[in-house]
This record gives sequence, structure tokens and C-alpha cells, in this order.
Amino acid sequence: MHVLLELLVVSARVALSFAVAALRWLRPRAPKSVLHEVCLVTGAARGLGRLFALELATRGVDTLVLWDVDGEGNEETAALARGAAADAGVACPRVLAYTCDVSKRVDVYRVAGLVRRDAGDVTLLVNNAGVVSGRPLLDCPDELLERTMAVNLHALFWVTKAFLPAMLEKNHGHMVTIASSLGLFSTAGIEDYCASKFGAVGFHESLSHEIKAMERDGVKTTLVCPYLVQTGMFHGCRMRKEVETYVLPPLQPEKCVQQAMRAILTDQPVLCMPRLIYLVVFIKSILPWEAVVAMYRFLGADKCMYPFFEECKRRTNNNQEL
Ligand SMILES: NC(=O)C1=CN([C@@H]2O[C@H](COP(=O)(O)OP(=O)(O)OC[C@H]3O[C@@H](n4cnc5c(N)ncnc54)[C@H](OP(=O)(O)O)[C@@H]3O)[C@@H](O)[C@H]2O)C=CC1
Ligand SMILES: CC1=C(/C=C/C(C)=C/C=C/C(C)=C/C=O)C(C)(C)CCC1
Repeated sequence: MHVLLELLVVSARVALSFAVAALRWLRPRAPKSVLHEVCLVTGAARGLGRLFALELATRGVDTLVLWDVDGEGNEETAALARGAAADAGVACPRVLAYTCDVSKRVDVYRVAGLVRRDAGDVTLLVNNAGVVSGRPLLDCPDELLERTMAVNLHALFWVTKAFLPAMLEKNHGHMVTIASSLGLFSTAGIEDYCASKFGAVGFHESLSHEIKAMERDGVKTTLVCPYLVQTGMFHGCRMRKEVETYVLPPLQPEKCVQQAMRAILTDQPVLCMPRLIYLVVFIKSILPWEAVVAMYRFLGADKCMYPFFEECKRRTNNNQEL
């Protein structure tokens, strides 16, 4: 095709994608069925991972596979998931809980083998496990910095390599990455976390392009970038009072997971929560650096992690694990 003609076709496609996006906003797609899916959630022992497990259970998935380093919490989630399915009146899914440290590639490949043996191929993968060191770079032991990268970023390589090939082969599946708004913009003192989450966003985008380039349109991807969620992971993170009260209050975990589930089940490629985050990303990319700094100071976003660090220090002094 002549290049000008091709350009015309692409422009029409771009215009059409705007129209479709607007239409979807007004009239969202019906959620797809997960009745025959084998779903795996990492970091399922608590927080968002546990809530994803419960949501999937109530939607009647065929098999629910739960991974976490915390075996006890993971078993608790499994029991809750069975109960949630019963309460919702759906057929109880097969729920399989495995203790797995996703940062250890040997562990991931070993447990993935057990999953394939027990449940078959995974068709919906929620990469959710995550950690935060709770210390700024210069105060943070090297081992904790490495752990952040290993759990939040490197684990995505291993888990994806374990389960994506079967999805590609069948041209059916869904890869979900729970990244963060801190994978799109940053603030002071959480260098390792931001590096890992910016990495997770880059990883997910590249993988999505690769799946498109391979023309495996039956394999969907969803990137989830939430703002602060009240799971306890970032307990103490504070901004200017007016901002956190009226403009950007922390997200409720249940609402956050419900919204993410809706995005997954309607094959939405990206979800930032709340919507204001899209605006923050846009503004950050067009403002000069000094303007960004001034905006951060005004919103109390420049030192919003400092009370969180104090909280982590207090917990460590009380010998509570991070
Ligand atoms: N909370 C927030 O404000 C936000 C969180 N996120 C992201 O959402 C995801 C879930 O966060 P949230 O639920 O709040 O966090 P939680 O700390 O409540 O839960 C994380 C879970 O992941 C598990 N986990 C940690 N390391 C590993 C590992 N190596 N292998 C397997 N499992 C592991 C944890 O186990 P254990 O408890 O034993 O460590 C825990 O059960 C994370 O990726 C986080 O970065 C994104 C935006 C905002
Ligand atoms: C920096 C910044 C903000 C605050 C962001 C915060 C506090 C994000 C916390 C996110 C968390 C905890 C993510 C975990 O994965 C605002 C007010 C949006 C405005 C612009 C810059």
C-alpha cells in the first residue's frame, strides 16, 4: 500500500479508537465469563491478592491457584475463597494453595510444574505479589533493595516465562500486572519501589506489544496502576490534609479490586485508579521540572512518604517484620 494511503488508514484507525473508547466509557462492555478459567493470583495471603482471590471465587472460576510465601495466610485465603463461592451461590471452584517465593526463579519453575500437574494450564494470571522496603535508598540495606527488585520486577519474568507459553499456544489467556501509580510518577525516598514499579510498567507494556506483534489476539493484558490503597502496606503515607481529605483520599481495597476486576473482565488494557492519576501523569510529562517540584510541595506530595518511614522504623524497633 502507498505510504500516504497507509497513513490515511492509520489516522482513521486512531480516530475510530477514540470513538470506541468514548463509547465504552458511556456503555461499558459486558464482563467476560471466567467459568472455564484456571486463575492464578500471586501474593494471595492478604491485601489485594486475597481480595482478587475472593472476587474470582465468587465469579465461579473453574480453578483458583493461590501463591504466597506466607503459607498459613495463603491457606486462610483458600478457605475464605471456598466460603465466598458458597455464599455467592456459585459452584465451589477447585482452590489450590501453594507456598512459593516468586522472587526465586527455581521455586517459581518448580511450583509452576506442580500447578500444571494439578490444575493444567493457567489461563488468567494476576501478578500481584509485592513488597516495599520502607526506607530511603541511603538508609536501606542492600539486601532489602535487592528484594524489592526481585519480588516486584524480576518475579514478573519468571512467572510469565512459566505460564505465558501455554496461553500463546492456545491463543487464549489473560496476563494482569498489578503495578502502581508509583510506576508512572515518583516521590522522595522510595527509590527502590519506584524503580521496580517503573520497571513493571515497562515490562508489561513491552510484553503487551510483543503479544500484539505475534498476533495472538486471544491473549489479553491488563496493567493496573492504583494510587495509595488502604491495605496497610504504606501505612503512614500522608499528604496535605485538604488533598487527602477532599481530592485524593486513599482507595478502599475492596473498591480497588472490584474496579480492577471489571477492567480485567472487559479486557481493558490499562487502569489507573482513581482517574485523576491519568491527569497527574499528563501534567508531570509536560511541566518543567521546577514546576513539578513546586506542585509537589504545594500538595504535600514531596515528603508524603516520610511519616510512612517513621512508621516502618517504629515497627522495626518493636521487632515487627516489615
Ligand atoms: N497498598 C498500596 O497502596 C498499593 C499496592 N500496590 C501493589 O499491589 C500489590 C498488592 O499490594 P498489597 O495487597 O497492598 O500488599 P500486601 O503487603 O498487603 O500483600 C502482598 C502479599 O504479597 C506477598 N509476598 C511478598 N513477597 C512475596 C514473594 N517473594 N513471593 C510470594 N508472595 C510474596 C506478601 O506476603 P508476606 O506478607 O508474607 O510478605 C503478601 O501476602 C503489590 O504489588 C503492591 O506493590 C499498588 C499500588 C498501591
Ligand atoms: C507524588 C504525587 C502525588 C501523591 C502520590 C502518592 C502519595 C502516591 C502513593 C502511591 C502508592 C502508595 C502506591 C503504591 O504502590 C499526587 C498527590 C497524586 C500529586 C502529584 C504527585
